[in-house]
Amino acid sequence: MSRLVVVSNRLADPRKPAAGGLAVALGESLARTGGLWFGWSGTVDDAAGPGEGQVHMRKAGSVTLATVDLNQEDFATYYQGYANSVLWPVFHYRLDLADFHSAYVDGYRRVNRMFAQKLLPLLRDDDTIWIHDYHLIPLASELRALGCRQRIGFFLHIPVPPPLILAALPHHPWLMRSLLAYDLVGLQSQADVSHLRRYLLSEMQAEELGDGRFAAHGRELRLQAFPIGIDVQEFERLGAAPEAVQTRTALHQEYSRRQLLLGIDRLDYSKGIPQRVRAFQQLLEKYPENRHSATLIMIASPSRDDVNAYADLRQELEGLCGAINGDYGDLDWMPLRYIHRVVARRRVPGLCRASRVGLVTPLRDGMNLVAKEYVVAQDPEDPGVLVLSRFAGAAEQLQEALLVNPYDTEGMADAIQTALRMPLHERQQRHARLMERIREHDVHWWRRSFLEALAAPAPAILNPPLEPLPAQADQAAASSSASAA
Ligand SMILES: O=P(O)(O)OC[C@H]1O[C@H](O[C@H]2O[C@H](CO)[C@@H](O)[C@H](O)[C@H]2O)[C@H](O)[C@@H](O)[C@@H]1O
Ligand SMILES: O=c1ccn([C@@H]2O[C@H](COP(=O)(O)OP(=O)(O)O)[C@@H](O)[C@H]2O)c(=O)[nH]1
Repeated sequence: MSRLVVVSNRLADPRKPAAGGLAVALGESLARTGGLWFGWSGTVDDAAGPGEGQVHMRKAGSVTLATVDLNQEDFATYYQGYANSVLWPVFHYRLDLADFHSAYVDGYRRVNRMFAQKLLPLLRDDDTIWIHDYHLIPLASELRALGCRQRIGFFLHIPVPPPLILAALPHHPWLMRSLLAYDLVGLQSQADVSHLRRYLLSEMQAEELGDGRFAAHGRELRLQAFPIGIDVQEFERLGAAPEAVQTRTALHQEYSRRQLLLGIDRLDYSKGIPQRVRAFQQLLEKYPENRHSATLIMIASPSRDDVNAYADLRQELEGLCGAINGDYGDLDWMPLRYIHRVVARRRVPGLCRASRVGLVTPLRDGMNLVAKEYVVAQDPEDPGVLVLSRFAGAAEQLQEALLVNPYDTEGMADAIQTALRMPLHERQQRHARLMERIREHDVHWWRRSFLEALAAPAPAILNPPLEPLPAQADQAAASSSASAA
């Protein structure tokens, strides 16, 4: 059987619980199969020059972790810059927050090239390579240029916006063309597949071959949705462990006269946190019977602090939470508990179970694993209600949640009120259906179905190696071929 090589920017020890959906899901997948996990070490080390990070190898059970340090300039241009100040906002439909600084794309290309150079000597001929997320889109084309012939799949964890938003990205012809170096591209939702399909047809003049296959620039690309899931059994085990029970009991005791509402997110503008807080304020205003009762616990864990948009968001949120507590709070009740810290993953099931309403209301989200975790943590005899944004990838699967538009403050307040008042039999019915779907499409289904599709026979066209060109030349070449077509 071929060895699995997973590559992602963020790694975690698969034997330990991690925060961040990608690290959690990949850790759980690799713990099953064993293999090699390659990516950034999380360390910024200035001893090395740009693009010259050191590789560290260590074993974590059946998984070998191979990690590379980044130099400060690489970190600033590749991770903070192109990945999180350009691709993240654009792919989350936020062109207004994108910072198209010219040094960023150079850093991004440099780090992708360095990752290819460091990974290549660690590869075996029959490896299956699975690359993840927006940090590493051009990695396969860099590997192919170095002669790598193994099968390479790519999974994008974030949404794909409509073609005209993608086309606003200054280097989009180069970036998107590098996807052709993959044998299979997996996306979170059907909406994402439909957007990328339209981009391929309109911007890349691709020919549609059917069954999710496209031909462009003499290569063939396969495209398919593989909605990521959670490890249901592992999460249930976590929920039955003493720490989860302790968290739940402590919350029940402290809030015995209250109705708890819960949000758990990284502090990210895509997660719609201020919009959620405003909806909660509207709930207290429009339905005053919830005052002295409804209490919102908002865990907003620190994320990408050094990127301006994130620092601005923190300021906005802290002002908003302070104002609501000041306006509505009383000696014996504070409406909002805002926590700007990472909550240990083992505490997540207890927090979810103690909460009557789970608020997962991103403005855009690739999937959102918290939505699935919230459902799994519930007591089936007396479950809480999930209020879910229709703009989370998870909404395509979780139709029995109360689906909301996070931009509609009043509509969200009404949905929260409905959730708080929902009769037991309706809560049970919705919960049972949600559980069925989450169980069926768990993280193991996700890994299995992606890897089976990747192992399927090679496309009819023999994909030749794709030569990487300098960014400028690449862009010019891509636009001239587009205008010629
Ligand atoms: O690594 P960070 O910069 O700290 O960010 C954490 C991760 O955030 C994003 O997660 C995405 O993947 C989840 C699992 O598929 C999905 O549920 C969620 O909707 C996405 O936002 C990011 O894509 C990861 O690369 C980061 O590691
Ligand atoms: O303080 C926190 C915040 C988040 N998480 C976990 O991190 C993951 C977040 O994944 P999601 O897909 O919801 O969003 P992402 O942060 O990856 O965009 C979930 O498993 C959460 O339970 C956690 O353990 N502690």
